[in-house]
Amino acid sequence: MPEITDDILKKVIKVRESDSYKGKYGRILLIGGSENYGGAIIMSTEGAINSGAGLTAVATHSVNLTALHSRDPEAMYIDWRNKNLSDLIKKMDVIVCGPGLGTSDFAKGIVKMLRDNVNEKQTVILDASALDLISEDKNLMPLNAGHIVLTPHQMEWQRVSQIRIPFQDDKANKAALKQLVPNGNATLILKSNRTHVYGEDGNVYVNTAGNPGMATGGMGDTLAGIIGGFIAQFGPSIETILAAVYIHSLAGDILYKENYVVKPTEISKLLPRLMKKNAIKSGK
Ligand SMILES: NC(=O)C1=CN([C@@H]2O[C@H](COP(=O)(O)OP(=O)(O)OC[C@H]3O[C@@H](n4cnc5c(N)ncnc54)[C@H](OP(=O)(O)O)[C@@H]3O)[C@@H](O)[C@H]2O)[C@@H](O)CC1
Ligand SMILES: Nc1ncnc2c1ncn2[C@@H]1O[C@H](COP(=O)(O)OP(=O)(O)O)[C@@H](O)[C@H]1O
Ligand SMILES: [Mg+2]
Repeated sequence: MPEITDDILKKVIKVRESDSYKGKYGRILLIGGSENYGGAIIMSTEGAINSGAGLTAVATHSVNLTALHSRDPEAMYIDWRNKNLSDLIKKMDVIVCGPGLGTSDFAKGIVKMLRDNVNEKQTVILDASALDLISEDKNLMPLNAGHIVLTPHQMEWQRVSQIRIPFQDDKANKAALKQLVPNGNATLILKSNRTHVYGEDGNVYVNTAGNPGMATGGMGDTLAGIIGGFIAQFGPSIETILAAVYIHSLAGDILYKENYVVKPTEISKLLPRLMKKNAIKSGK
């Protein structure tokens, strides 16, 4: 089984061209953050911004606006009740949906709106509550997206796939993924202490980095944002996704050397320097 190791970063992270601008690094929209879970969408947003997304927008409950902007003024904001959200969805390259979204009827309506407005040029990353909602109604899967990335932890995957955690082996997981997204345009990132990535290419990749200091609320929210930020810049290939999974854990390992607990927001903080260190000049 292929392992995800250090060399993936140098394959994916490019030195930026001098004549580039923010539009070259992708537009990303993150949707989530109910009244109780604003932190989740803020952590996801920090993952996206700090991993280099060109333009970042956040659709969330209005109660989160002040906290979001005081931490991340780089992010644009739209109240998730705003009717223009469907138009904004259409303009994005990447959409992350689910961190802190909750499973209310309103949240279900948001996932439905997402499904009805995405197109084949876009990548949708589904995390947390979005997966829980889909587990209740499989018709919510945004099958018109060009690429779908699912990022469940084991219990979320149990809910979506109906495979109980002890029985989540590669064969069963692949079959369930195919059933959920029959056109094969889906990547499954099954998170655990040894995260497995099921690529559109049929391969299963195992993450070799990560540590128990990372067992902290918000760690997965941050990962979803990083995956979004990487896809926005480097495109939706399996290499991009593997690099995002790896750099999240690598940052965690660096912090864990000197910290008992690894805070998700500290991972995001470390990303710009880690990316700089691993960036290669194109053509080399
Ligand atoms: N700061 C914020 O705003 C934050 C907001 N958040 C938001 O909260 C919402 C709910 O998401 P969630 O992940 O917290 O809850 P849920 O889906 O019920 O999973 C927990 C259940 O699954 C079980 N379990 C088994 N295996 C597991 C595994 N490997 N990893 C994890 N769990 C595992 C576990 O078992 P137990 O611990 O009971 O043994 C328990 O029964 C969602 O919108 C999310 O974005 C969070 O992101 C945190 C930061
Ligand atoms: N013991 C561990 N070793 C390595 N990685 C871990 C460990 N515990 C958690 N993680 C990582 O932390 C993240 C947890 O995701 P998730 O459960 O969705 O968190 P949250 O929903 O609180 O943001 C995953 O990327 C997972 O791989
Ligand atoms: Mg999560």
